[in-house]
Amino acid sequence: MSAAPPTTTANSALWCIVPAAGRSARFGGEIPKQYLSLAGESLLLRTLERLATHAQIAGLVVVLAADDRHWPGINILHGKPVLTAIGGGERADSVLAGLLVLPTDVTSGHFILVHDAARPCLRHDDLSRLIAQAGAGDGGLLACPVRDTLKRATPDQHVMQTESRAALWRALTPQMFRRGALSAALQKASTEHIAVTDEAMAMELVGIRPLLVEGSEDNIKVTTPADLRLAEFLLQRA
Ligand SMILES: Nc1ccn([C@@H]2O[C@H](COP(=O)(O)OP(=O)(O)OP(=O)(O)O)[C@@H](O)[C@H]2O)c(=O)n1
Ligand SMILES: C[C@](O)(CO)[C@H](O)COP(=O)(O)O
Repeated sequence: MSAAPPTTTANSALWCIVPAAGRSARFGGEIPKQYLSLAGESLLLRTLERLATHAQIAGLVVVLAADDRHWPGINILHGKPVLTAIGGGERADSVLAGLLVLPTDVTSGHFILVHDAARPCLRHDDLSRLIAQAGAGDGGLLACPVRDTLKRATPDQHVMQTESRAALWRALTPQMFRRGALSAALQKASTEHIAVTDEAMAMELVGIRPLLVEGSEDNIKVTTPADLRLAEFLLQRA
């Protein structure tokens, strides 16, 4: 895919789509995890605050579940506009819904960011590094090199074999791609019934090699109750 000339420089302000329409199945409980309290604010608001207080964020699109009863109706946060969209059954559906509500001055060639609502500990310097480095090419993502030994399990949870961790990275978010290219790639994956677990995977399927930008290990995704306790510790430590 011949990349359009970058229309986002390291000094441009970018819109960020925040998928927050998940069902929190692995977390459990009655309230979707994005609305659980995290050091006095909801997990979702913590994440939105991290994004809205970064100088290079122009605005936010929060993607909500169709039956979300908890969204507080925010439409501006730290002077940044906050739009909403209704998500779908899969993450990719939710990101596509968010792409559709971006302002029209965010052109096809503009870079946009996608950041999990479930990642409230994003560091501003990591975001700045992603924008600067991924904005010079076809986009990229924050990620961490795998540092633990990896085991493939048998069905009865014994070690089948040790996997090489050479050149393996754990994908984080934000992930950053041009609006048009990301929309087309997600649409293609959906049309071909390919389940993509992150935006980079959709871009890979159309031949893009996203840049891996090393991010902080503490940019954790809150998936289980233990993660929420860890996120609370990390936020109060800062
Ligand atoms: N259909 C979906 C699925 C996930 N997400 C969002 O994508 C992020 C990462 O997903 P994950 O941590 O897996 O959240 P859930 O899908 O809610 O968790 P689970 O898989 O345990 O249900 C979350 O902010 C979640 O709200 C979304 O917007 N739409
Ligand atoms: C996007 C992501 O956070 C990168 O690691 C991850 O793929 C989300 O997966 P989930 O199963 O939707 O939490």
